[in-house]
Amino acid sequence: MAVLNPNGQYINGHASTTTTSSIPNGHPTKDTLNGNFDRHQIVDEEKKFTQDLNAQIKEWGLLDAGFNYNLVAVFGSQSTGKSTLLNRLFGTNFDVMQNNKRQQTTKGIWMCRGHDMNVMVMDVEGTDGRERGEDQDFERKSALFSLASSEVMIVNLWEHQVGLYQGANMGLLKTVFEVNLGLFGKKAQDGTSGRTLILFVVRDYAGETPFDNLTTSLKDDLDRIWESLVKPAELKDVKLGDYFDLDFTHLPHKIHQPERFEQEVQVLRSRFVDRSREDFLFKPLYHKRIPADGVSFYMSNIWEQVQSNKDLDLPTQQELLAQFRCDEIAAVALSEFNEQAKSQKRPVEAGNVVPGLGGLMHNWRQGALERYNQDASRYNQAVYKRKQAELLNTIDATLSPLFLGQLKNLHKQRLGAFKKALQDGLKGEEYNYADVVKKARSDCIETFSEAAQEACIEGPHWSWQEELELLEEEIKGVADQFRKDETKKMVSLIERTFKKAISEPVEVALTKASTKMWDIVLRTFKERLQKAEASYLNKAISFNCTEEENTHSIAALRKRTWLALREKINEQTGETAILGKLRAHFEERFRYDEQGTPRVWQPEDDIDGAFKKARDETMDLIPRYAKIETQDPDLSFELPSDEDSPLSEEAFDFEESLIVLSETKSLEITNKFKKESDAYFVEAKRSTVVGIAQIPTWMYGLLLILGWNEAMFVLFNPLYLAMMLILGAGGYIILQLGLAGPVYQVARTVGGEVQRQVSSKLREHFTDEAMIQQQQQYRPQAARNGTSTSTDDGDDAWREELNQKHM
Ligand SMILES: Nc1nc2c(ncn2[C@@H]2O[C@H](COP(=O)(O)OP(=O)(O)OP(=O)(O)O)[C@@H](O)[C@H]2O)c(=O)[nH]1
Repeated sequence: MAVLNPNGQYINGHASTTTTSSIPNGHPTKDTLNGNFDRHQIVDEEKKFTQDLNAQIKEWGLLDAGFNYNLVAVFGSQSTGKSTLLNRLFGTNFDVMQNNKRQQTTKGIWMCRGHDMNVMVMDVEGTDGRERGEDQDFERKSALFSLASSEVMIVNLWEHQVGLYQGANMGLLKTVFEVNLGLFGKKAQDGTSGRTLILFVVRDYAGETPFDNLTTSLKDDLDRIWESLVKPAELKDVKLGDYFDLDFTHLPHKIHQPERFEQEVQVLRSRFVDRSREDFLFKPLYHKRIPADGVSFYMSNIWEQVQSNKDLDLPTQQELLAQFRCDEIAAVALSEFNEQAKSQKRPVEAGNVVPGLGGLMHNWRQGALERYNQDASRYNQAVYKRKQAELLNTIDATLSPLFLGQLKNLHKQRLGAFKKALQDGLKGEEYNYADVVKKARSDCIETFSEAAQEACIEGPHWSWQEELELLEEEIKGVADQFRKDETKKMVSLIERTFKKAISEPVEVALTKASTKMWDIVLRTFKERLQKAEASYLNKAISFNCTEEENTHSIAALRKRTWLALREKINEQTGETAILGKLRAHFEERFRYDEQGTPRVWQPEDDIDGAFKKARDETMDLIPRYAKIETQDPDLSFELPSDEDSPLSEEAFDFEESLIVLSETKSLEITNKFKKESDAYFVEAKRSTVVGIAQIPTWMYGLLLILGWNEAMFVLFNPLYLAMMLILGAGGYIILQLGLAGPVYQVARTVGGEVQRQVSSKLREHFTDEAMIQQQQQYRPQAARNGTSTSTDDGDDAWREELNQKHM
């Protein structure tokens, strides 16, 4: 038979003085001598649920018990003999307070298997202990946990606590009922987790007050608190009896009536053990229907729900007051702060940089904080600190947009200043790009950093580094753009200088049209290009251009200079220009002799030969002009194809660019030149005819004889005579005044012009006529003879015939 030791613990047939040994939280203890089961702390003081409950249940031999087990918990104020009662009732070995020390014994929640019975007993830390003081969190959570997980919850209280609100834990029960209803109310209604029996055990019952009165008082209190519960809408009509059964019992004073106490305890024990009793307490309807091997998981889940439930975090009166007052004080401080902050909101939003904004923000924040601290610091410290943190959060949330706005405006302002500094620095010719950019950049970063630093205030962790990085990136972008523009400008300048430099040499070379013409042109081009490249590279150093950019720019420069050269060549080889050059070349050879004297053609001169020679020589120039070809291979020049040159904007074929005159164009120019040269030939021929047709001397004698009568008529006619005298006097005056020369010149010029106009009209008329007639006459004949195979030969034959006629 099980026997109780002096501590109220059962021993298996042996009287033993061995007490349980305490072992740190969570670790099972074992009373090996009396054979009682180990107890196990399932929730520690830090509110952590054990990991080892399953192993412990196994050790208790209950893991395979299925539903054949019961769960009981105790609830009540600290040091009201809860552990003592449990040890007596169930033969557990929970710690009991030493009589000489009045202090908390049970910390957290412990569990132990009952002696000789399949009962898991939970001993719960007492409520209202001075150790936890105002902190009611754990007692609420542990009470809710016990209520939700056990079949029978023993509410342990002294007789004198009955009728008290706090003393009888009614306030606590109210909270626990309320949360229990919210969390597990529906489940319990479904009938899935069973009802719970709440057993009130009135300790140290003296018997003076009838127990029924105490029972009624307790029931009334419970009904009252149940009515005052804030229930979920769907459970608003539920009754206490829908979830809980109530039972009441009492025990006499343990010290004053030890024997009766023991007897009553045994009676109560038998109600837990003897299933045959009517008042058996572990009725099946209270069972939660969780198999024993699932108890650990089930309970840890309940604890997790209880732990995470916010409704249990109810404040104390002190806290409530502190919350109310701190909120009020914070609101006042905040409204003053908001007024101050509002003053700078608009300028910042308008994009202005507010000077000294950091200082202003710091003062507003500090002012609000001091105002709050001054009044609020007297209240509950936890609440005061929490509300202070909330106040600071609100303040910082208001200041943060100002800070960010200031940074954004600063960024914009500094970037603008950077651009301006570059524009100013890059004016004129005498600047070093790298130096200008370096200075503008460092000025910009420095001023931004200073102002951003100023805008930061102590407290909130604001950072301006990201904005600075952004600014640096944009600065780089702007500098790159400037550099590209500058590089372009420089390349254009070099190109202009290049164009100027090649203009004259190319013009001279192309006018001369020597066999070395292209060699001269290409040599000049290459020399100038070399100078241009050197000039670019020299400047590019100060532009901090990358190797790649230099390669591209040089490629662009080469192409552009080549195109400039081609433009110059085109200008010099346009149809009019080239015909002019050919004409000049031809005239030089046909109209002037070897000494450079103008030729006066005599009938005996070989005009045909000279003409043919001059024309052939001139025509030889056309193919020379047609293609850029150097004789010296060292002077040849090449450009990369378009695919390799990313800078080229339009398709460019270098080989094609070497062709100056296409074949069609060459033919066209040849034909035009021939026509022009033919005119020279005719003119030469005519000049010999004019020479032949001079007036003979006898014609003058004949003119005198025939004109004698007219001369006499003039002499003897007074009118003609007067006219002659006037003319003579005029001539005399002119001679006297020395105006003979000018008058002669005027007369000569007028006369010459008239003569030129008349003779050119006559020549045009006669030449066209003669040529048309001669060609018409000659060509059919030549065709008949089959002697003409080309236009040249035909022209020559016609010219020969024309020649004979003039002879
Ligand atoms: N007057 C009286 N004292 C008792 C009774 N039962 C136990 N005590 C004494 O009350 C003191 C506290 O006993 P515990 O069993 O440790 O009380 P408890 O409620 O478990 O204490 P905590 O776990 O710390 O909350 C001990 O000194 C016990 O000897 C009783 O029925 N009447």
